[in-house]
Amino acid sequence: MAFGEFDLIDNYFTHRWPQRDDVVLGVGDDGAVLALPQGAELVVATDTMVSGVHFDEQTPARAIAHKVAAVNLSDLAAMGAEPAWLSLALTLPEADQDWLNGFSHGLKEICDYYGCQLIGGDTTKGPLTVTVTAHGFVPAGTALRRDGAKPGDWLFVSGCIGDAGLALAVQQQRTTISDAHYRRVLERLYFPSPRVALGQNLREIASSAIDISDGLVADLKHILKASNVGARVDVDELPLSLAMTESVAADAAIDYALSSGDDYELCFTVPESRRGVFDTVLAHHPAKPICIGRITNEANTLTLLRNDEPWFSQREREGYDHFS
Ligand SMILES: Nc1ncnc2c1ncn2[C@@H]1O[C@H](COP(=O)(O)OP(=O)(O)O)[C@@H](O)[C@H]1O
Ligand SMILES: Cc1ncc(C[n+]2csc(CCOP(=O)(O)OP(=O)(O)O)c2C)c(N)n1
Ligand SMILES: [Mg+2]
Repeated sequence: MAFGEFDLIDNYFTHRWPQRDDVVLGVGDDGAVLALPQGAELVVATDTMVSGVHFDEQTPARAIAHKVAAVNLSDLAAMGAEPAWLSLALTLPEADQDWLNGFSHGLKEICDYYGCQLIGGDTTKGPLTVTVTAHGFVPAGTALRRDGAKPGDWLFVSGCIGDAGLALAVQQQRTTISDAHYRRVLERLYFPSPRVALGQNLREIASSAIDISDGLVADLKHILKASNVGARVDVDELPLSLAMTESVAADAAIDYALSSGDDYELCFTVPESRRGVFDTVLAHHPAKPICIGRITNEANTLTLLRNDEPWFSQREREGYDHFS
C-alpha cells in the first residue's frame, strides 16, 4: 500500500506528543496558534542538522531526533528560557518506516522529558536534513544574552567539555580509546543534555551566556565580541571527564576541550556581586559548573594560561566553522 506524505505526518507526527494547554491549535492546520503566558517574552531558536555534516550514516534515527531537539533546547537554555514548543522541518530521501519509528520515538522521549509539544513543521523529499525551531519563555526583560559580560566577572562552564569531539575522532579513526570510554563519549556525541534547568536558574545571576556548539574558544569569543571585553582562561581548570583524561595526553585533552565543539554545555559569566547568590543556588543544583577564568577589559582578547604562562593550542583550527 502506498505510504504518502500525509500518512507519514499522521502516523508519526500528529498524536503522540505531550498536549499543552497553551497550544490552541497544533499540527494539522496552516499554522499553529499559541498562547503566551502574561508578562512573558518569547525566545525562538533554529538549528539544522545535515547528514554527513552533523552526523554520519551510522547514527541511529533516535539519536538524530534527540540531538536536533537537544541542540535547540540548548540555545533556549543559553537564553535562560523555559522550553514550550518545537516545530520540525524534515527532508528525507525516502519514507523508511523503521527510520521514522526510531526518529519519532527519539523526539517523543525528549519532548516528554522537557514537557515540549511538537506544534508543526514541514516534510519534503531530498538529502537527509532535520531542522527544529524551539520556542520558550522568559519573564520579560530577564533573557540571558551574549552582550552583558563586564571586566572582573567570573567565567564558568557548566560541565565536562571535549568528550563529543573525542567520540567523533574515534568514529573517524583519528584515534583509538578503550571500548568502555568510547561508549561514554559516544553517548555525549549522540545524546547531549541541554542545560535547561541551569539556564533558567542563571536568570538574574549570570551577566552573559552562550552554549558551546562550535568549541569553547570559538563560542567564548562571541561573548567577548558582543560584550566588548576580553578573558583569561586557565586551561588547567577546564573540566575534563575521566574518559578523556584516561584516554589521551594532557595537551591533547585541553585541545579537545578548547576547540572540538558539539558539547552543549553552557559558558557564562557571573559578576562578583552575584557570586554569593550563585553559590547558594548551585548548592542545591545537580549541575556543578566550574570556574575557568575571569573577564578582562582587553577588548576581544582571549588569553589562555597554563601555570600563569601563556599557552598556545597545538591545533590550528579554533572551532567548528561550516565555511572555513
Ligand atoms: N540564515 C540565517 N538567517 C538569519 N539569521 C541567521 C541565519 N543563520 C544564523 N542566523 C542567526 O545568527 C546568529 C548566530 O547563529 P549561530 O552561530 O548558528 O548561533 P548558535 O550557535 O546559537 O546556533 C543567531 O542569532 C542566528 O539566529
Ligand atoms: C559526521 C560529523 N562531522 C563533524 C561533526 C562535528 N560538528 C559538525 S557541526 C559542529 C558544530 C555545531 O554545528 P553548527 O551547525 O555550527 O551549530 P550551531 O553553532 O549553529 O548551534 C560540529 C562540532 C559531527 N558531529 N559529525
Ligand atoms: Mg545555529
